[in-house]
Amino acid sequence: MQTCFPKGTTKRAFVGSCRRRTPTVCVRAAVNVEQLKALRQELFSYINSRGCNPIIVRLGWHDSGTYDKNIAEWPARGGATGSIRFKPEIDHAANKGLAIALGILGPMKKKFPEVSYADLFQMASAVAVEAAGGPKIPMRYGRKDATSPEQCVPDGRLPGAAHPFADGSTSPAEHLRRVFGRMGLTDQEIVVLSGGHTLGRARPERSGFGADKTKYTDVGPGTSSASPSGSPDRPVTPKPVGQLGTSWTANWLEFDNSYFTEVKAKRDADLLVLPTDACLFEDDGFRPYAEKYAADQEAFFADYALAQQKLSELGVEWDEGAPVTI
Ligand code: HEM
Repeated sequence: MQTCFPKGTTKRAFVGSCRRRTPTVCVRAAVNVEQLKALRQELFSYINSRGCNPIIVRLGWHDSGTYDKNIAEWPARGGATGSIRFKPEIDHAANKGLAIALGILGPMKKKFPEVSYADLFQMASAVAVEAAGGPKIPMRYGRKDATSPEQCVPDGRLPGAAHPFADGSTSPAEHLRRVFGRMGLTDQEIVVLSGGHTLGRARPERSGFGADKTKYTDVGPGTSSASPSGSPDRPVTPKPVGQLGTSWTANWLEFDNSYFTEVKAKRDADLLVLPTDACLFEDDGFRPYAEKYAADQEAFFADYALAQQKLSELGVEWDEGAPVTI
């Protein structure tokens, strides 16, 4: 069987015509590596220039974090399928505000149509972490997309941050173990991934947490306070209007281990500590990891990179020829 397909692509089943004389099967790109590379480049410049890193990271996590290891069928099992782009999923309470992130990434999908939504969301999140000074995530690509609203996961798979927990958990630690355990993730992975809150803010109008503004989000360090962080059409000057929220860290556009040092110290009422954050230093199973990451940023980065890669592949059905690295 002879195949022909352009450089930079991997093959999949017969589609379309081939000019060669002999082939019985001609293949077309399942995973377009050139488009993936170009998209990555574009995401870097866009995310860097707009400071929308936090909401992009949250979008990737909320697409993949719906995975249920007890369900065999794809895409009913959830995970990184791109289903968050559809109603009703984007309208789930936990996803409030994330339509803004879809708006940011929509034009990228138009420009690089052969990249799946699922790949786009996970790539954008990895780039957002790296562009904020975090580790390079060892990403792989070729995720299949959920294709219709009927394939959305039911509401309620993502974690709550405080009592009362929808699953009846009596403590934040129990709730985190139930939710992340359903994804097949461990105590260590729960703790290290919570470090994603080194970026971003909570706003009352979205999650019900946080304040209208704090000294860090109102007149924050560097250009942080001017960042649209999810409101791409807002001019950088004058200062954004509306709720600016409460951040977990002083520089909430920089990816470092300050989430752990701040949650541990609880030094400032202007920084957020949700019950699910606080429990990382209170629970016997979580504490050793939280202490380690507070003390050692390198260890945090190394473990975070692996955990985000795993998160980005939860529930994934790979296209033929995938996964690929770029
Ligand atoms: C451990 C369980 C988790 C809970 C209970 C939780 C809860 C929350 C809440 C309540 C917000 C505020 C949303 C808003 O008001 O806009 C938030 C924001 C955020 N979360 Fe989480 N989260 C969890 C895990 C994670 C994970 C695993 C990641 C990434 C690896 C992550 C990344 C983010 C980011 C980056 C933001 C800021 C979004 C922005 O500024 O627009 N979270 N989270």
